[in-house]
Amino acid sequence: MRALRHLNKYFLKYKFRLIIGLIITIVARIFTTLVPTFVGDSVDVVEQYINNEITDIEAVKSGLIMNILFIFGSVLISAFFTFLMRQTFIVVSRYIEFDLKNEVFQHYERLSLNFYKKNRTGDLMNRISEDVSKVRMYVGPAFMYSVNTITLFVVVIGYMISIAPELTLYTVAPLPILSISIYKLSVAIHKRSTIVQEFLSKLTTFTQESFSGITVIKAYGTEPQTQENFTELSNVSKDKNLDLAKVQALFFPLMVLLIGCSNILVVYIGGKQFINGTIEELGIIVEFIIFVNMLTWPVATVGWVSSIVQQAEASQVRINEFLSQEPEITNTVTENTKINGNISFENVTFTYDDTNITALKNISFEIKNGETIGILGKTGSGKSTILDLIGRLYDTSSGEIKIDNIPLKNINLENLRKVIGYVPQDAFLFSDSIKNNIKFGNNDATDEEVYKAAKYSVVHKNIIGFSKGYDTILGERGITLSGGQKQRISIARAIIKDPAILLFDDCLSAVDTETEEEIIGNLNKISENKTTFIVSHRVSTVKNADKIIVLEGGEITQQGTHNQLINAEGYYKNLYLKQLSEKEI
Ligand SMILES: Nc1ncnc2c1ncn2[C@@H]1O[C@H](COP(=O)(O)OP(=O)(O)OP(=O)(O)O)[C@@H](O)[C@H]1O
Repeated sequence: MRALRHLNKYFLKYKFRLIIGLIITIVARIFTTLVPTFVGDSVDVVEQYINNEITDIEAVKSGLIMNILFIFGSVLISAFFTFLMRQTFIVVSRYIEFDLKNEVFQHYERLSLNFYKKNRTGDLMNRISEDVSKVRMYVGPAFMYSVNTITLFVVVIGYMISIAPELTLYTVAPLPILSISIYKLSVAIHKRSTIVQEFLSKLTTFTQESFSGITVIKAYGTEPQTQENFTELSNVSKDKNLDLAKVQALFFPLMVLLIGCSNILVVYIGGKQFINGTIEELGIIVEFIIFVNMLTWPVATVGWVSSIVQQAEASQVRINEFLSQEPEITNTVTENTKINGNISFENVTFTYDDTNITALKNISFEIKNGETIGILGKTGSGKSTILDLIGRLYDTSSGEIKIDNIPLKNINLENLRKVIGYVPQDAFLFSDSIKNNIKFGNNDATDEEVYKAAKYSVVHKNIIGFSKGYDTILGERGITLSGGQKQRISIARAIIKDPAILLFDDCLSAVDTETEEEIIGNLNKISENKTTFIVSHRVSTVKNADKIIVLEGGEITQQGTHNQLINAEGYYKNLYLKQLSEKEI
């Protein structure tokens, strides 16, 4: 139960609703308990008439009618309060579920990239959906049934003892057996349903991957093999479902069997006590039979609730494991930092701690506000890593990155991220309209500003070519864009932000050279007062930059302007000559 203590703050938050729920439950259960007493009373009236203790049939009739009206009234009131009980407890559990989901989501967002590399997306999603749902079962149904069971027990058993203490003892004796059996059964059901869930998620992943990769499957003609794999997986899944169904099928028969035993005991012991005069009225036996049936479900829920609490505890442990992780990159500066964009790298070395790859070795360079720097180099030479370090997605292992002569760690992180317009290597667009994807860079942008940004990134004509223009929905249910179109929309998103620092990570690779030239020309216009980093594999993309650096194996092997570099022997000149001859071909 230690992990579940995390939820106490939510119980405190909703304490008034919970107290009201408790009062409502007590009222509901008191009225439930009245029903058997009126039934018992009716049996007593009939018994007295049979034994000639009452002779006036009209008095019997009116007595019975009164009882029927009381029973009806009690049932109505009890049903109404039971409805209110669910309304309070279950509603509170939904509020807590909502709060907890938000807490987990907000925490995920704070965590650094390393966290996302170490944990699979499916796992993150499971903890925020499946695990939170299991915890809700604890704060909702489990809590409600516990309160309900305790109140019912206190009210009913108290009343039963007051009228027939010995019979009460015999009647409730089988109930703990019911509770324990249901608990064991619930644990078995839980184990098997976890396995069923696992297979369900395997099936879902398999199906999702198969249809996402349908082009590859069709191109390679592997449909039969895929079908075979699916059948194999779904067969195992079916067997696991059957295993679960077998244990689930035991649930109600077991309950009926144990209720039956209690009823037999009441009739047998109660009958004997009536015969020997310990119990004076037959109505008591009838009342007890109704009480036993009334207690069965709450007793069964004791076992069920224990298994819910166990599952919730396990889920909360998993949730707490993530909640207890602290982001590696944190903002330690509260006051705002004004950023102009003069950036310097001073002997920067960076090693990815998961792969232990030293991506950057002793890198030093400087770039002034308004300048453009081109970064060239083979794949894996560390180009993207430089951009990631500027945005503080990672912190350097040694050396210092400074902006306007202030070490990155002393700059307000929010301010830093606000002045950066980043275009990643793999353009990521949300399943939303093109307009909203561009406005992601600046939510307050007007339509005119959206069109302007799209024109700068030379994608406006493509967009207005779609029947729904800027309102075209992208993603799975929408249109599929070409690689070059995605890249250009992603560039528009950075441009619309009008940031002081622009980071372009090889984001023109899928664009033809003519369009590329047009975009670069436009970028030159808009980046006059911005610091721009352009990572590329093409000389044509970086040739106009104020400074170009060439990376090899994480080290700067060449730096200078285009003219300086084509006149020096090395990687840049070779690449230039190669790409020049390709262009001529
Ligand atoms: N997130 C990461 N975790 C661990 N290692 C990484 C990560 N990203 C990159 N690396 C490693 O760091 C090195 C530099 O990678 P980086 O992405 O900076 O190269 P790059 O020059 O941008 O390559 P490309 O031109 O292919 O994009 C590579 O060896 C790569 O395997």
